[in-house]
Amino acid sequence: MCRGRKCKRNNTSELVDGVTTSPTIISKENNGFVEDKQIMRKVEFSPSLMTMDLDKFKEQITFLNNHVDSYHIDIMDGHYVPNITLSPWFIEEVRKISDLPMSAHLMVTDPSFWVQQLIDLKCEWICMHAEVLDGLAFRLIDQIHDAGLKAGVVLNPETPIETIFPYIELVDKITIMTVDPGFAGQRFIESTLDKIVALRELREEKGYQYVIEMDGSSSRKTFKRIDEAGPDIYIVGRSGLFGLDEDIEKSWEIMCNDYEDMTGKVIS
Ligand SMILES: O=C(CO)[C@@H](O)[C@H](O)[C@H](O)COP(=O)(O)O
Repeated sequence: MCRGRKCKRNNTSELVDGVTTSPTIISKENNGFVEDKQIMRKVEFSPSLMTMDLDKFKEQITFLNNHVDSYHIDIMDGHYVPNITLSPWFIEEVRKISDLPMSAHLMVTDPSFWVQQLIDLKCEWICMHAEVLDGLAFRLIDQIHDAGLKAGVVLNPETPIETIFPYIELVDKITIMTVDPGFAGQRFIESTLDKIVALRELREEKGYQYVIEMDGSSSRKTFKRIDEAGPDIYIVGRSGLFGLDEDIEKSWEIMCNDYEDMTGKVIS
């Protein structure tokens, strides 16, 4: 069943009480027909492009341009994590065929070195690990904001949310790693979901404006538990999207069905 998935993505989001909402996700009746059209919290899917099939770069990006809200670009330096993946150059390549916002996830020991390069590329979201921001957080967040871009902070599974309290009201996005950073296809760390719940409660209580993202191993196996925690953005990588089929259109259809089966919500 298409349920509008092959149509251009819905752009009618609005902000209610600081939380982005849109009719994109709607309740599903048992018989599979959509009845309840109440507006619910919008959930975004952001593909992690380090897990895409580079042989099919143009085909996959062209398809996803009409179905997702942003792209997740993992940049690693081989030191902060024992891997090297995408780079600012890759962002330039995606830009040639997409006007969607891009979110750079910096898994690097020296974020200062990378932030200016990403600013020069006008990368819409620049996300830095909290664990390497000590003594740099305010300067780098200001630098990103002064360039008219959005600043994000990423927390490893072991990092408590209290670590970012000194600057939490300044950040536009908080990403909770639900796997150890560095690789696709790792085991989901369930206890990290408590941080998503806590960040939602804190946002409501204090009126903060950040969006909450989860990153790592979101798939049929974990959609239900993630949905209960309630992030705004799901990073989908190999386990939830690209690894499902060689054909991106089929992968997307399977991912939508998986999400709907496990959460009872419809992606239209
Ligand atoms: O930051 C990372 C890895 O450090 C993620 O963005 C991965 O790209 C994603 O986790 C891969 O997808 P999965 O295979 O985990 O679903």
